[in-house]
Amino acid sequence: MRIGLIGTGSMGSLLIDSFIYFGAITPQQLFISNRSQEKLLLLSERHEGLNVSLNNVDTVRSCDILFVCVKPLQFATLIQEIKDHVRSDQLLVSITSPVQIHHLENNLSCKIAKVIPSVTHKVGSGASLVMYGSRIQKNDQQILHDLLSFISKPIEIKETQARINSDFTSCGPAFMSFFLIKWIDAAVEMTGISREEITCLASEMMLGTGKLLTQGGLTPLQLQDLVAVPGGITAQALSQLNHSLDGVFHNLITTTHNKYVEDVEKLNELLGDIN
Ligand SMILES: NC(=O)C1=CN([C@@H]2O[C@H](COP(=O)(O)OP(=O)(O)OC[C@H]3O[C@@H](n4cnc5c(N)ncnc54)[C@H](O)[C@@H]3O)[C@@H](O)[C@H]2O)C=CC1
Ligand SMILES: O=C(O)[C@@H]1CCC=N1
Repeated sequence: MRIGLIGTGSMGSLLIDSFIYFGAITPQQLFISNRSQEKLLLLSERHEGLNVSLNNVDTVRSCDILFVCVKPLQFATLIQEIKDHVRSDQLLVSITSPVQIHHLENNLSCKIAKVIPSVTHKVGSGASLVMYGSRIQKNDQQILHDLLSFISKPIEIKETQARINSDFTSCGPAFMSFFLIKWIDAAVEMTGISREEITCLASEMMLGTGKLLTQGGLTPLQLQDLVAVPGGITAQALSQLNHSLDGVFHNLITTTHNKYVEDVEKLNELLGDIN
C-alpha cells in the first residue's frame, strides 16, 4: 500500500512520524509534498527513504490513500490543482472538521473519508474520529481502520457531530494543558514550589487519571467520588470549583461551534462545485 500526504505542517508531520514509528508503514511507502521545502527536508533527514516532492500532483499519482493535511481555507487551491489527477479507486482522507464530505465529493472523483486526528497519536494514544463518504466500500473502511489503529483508537462518528467530538479529542489536549498551566502558575506563585517538580507530578497525575478512565473501569463521576470523600478537602475544593466554573463549558462549546459555522460558511462559498 502506498500512502500520500499533502501538507507537512504540524499535524501532517506528526502523522508521518507516528505512522512510521508505530510500524504502520515504511518511509519507502510514503509519498509526501508541501508548499515549501524546509519541512520536507527535515522529514527526509528523520526518515531515510521517504519520497518527497514539491509537486502535489506527483504525490497524488503515486499513492493509493492520500491524506490531505492543509488548513480548511487552503483546500480550494489544492483541489483545483489535483482534481484532474485523482482516480476513482483512490481514497482521499481529509483531516479537518469544517471541510464537509459533500464539499469534497462534489469536486473530486475519488473516494472520500474524513478523519480528525489528535496530537495524542504522537504517543500512539487517543481516539481518531472517522467519517465515511458515500463512495466508500467495506474494504476501504477496513484498510483505513487498520492503518489508524497503529497510532490511535479509531471511532466512527456522524459528520454532524464532528465538532463536539473533536472539541474533546483534538482540542481537548490543549484545553487540559491550559487548565494545568493555570493551576501550576498558581501553585508556583502561592507556595514557591519549583515549576519542574510540580509539572512532573501533574503530568503523572494526568496519565494515571487517563488510565483509570480508559482501563480502570471508572467513569469520571465514580473517580471523583472515590477521591472526594464527604467533609474532606477535595470535596470542599470541588464545591468552590463548581461555583467558579459556572457557565464556562457552555461558553467553550459555543465558541468552538461558532468558529466552526463561520469556517463552514466560507467553505460553502469556496467549495461550491469547482469547474
Ligand atoms: N493541530 C492539531 O492538533 C490538529 C489539526 N487538525 C487539522 O489539520 C490541519 C492542518 O493543521 P496544522 O498541521 O496545524 O497546520 P499547518 O499550517 O502547520 O500545516 C499546513 C501545511 O500545509 C501546507 N500547505 C498549505 N497549502 C498547501 C498546498 N496547496 N500544497 C501543499 N502544501 C500546502 C503548508 O505549507 C503547511 O506546511 C488543519 O485543518 C487542522 O484543523 C486536525 C486535528 C488536530
Ligand atoms: O476540527 C479541527 O479541524 C480541529 C483541529 C484541532 C481541533 N479541531
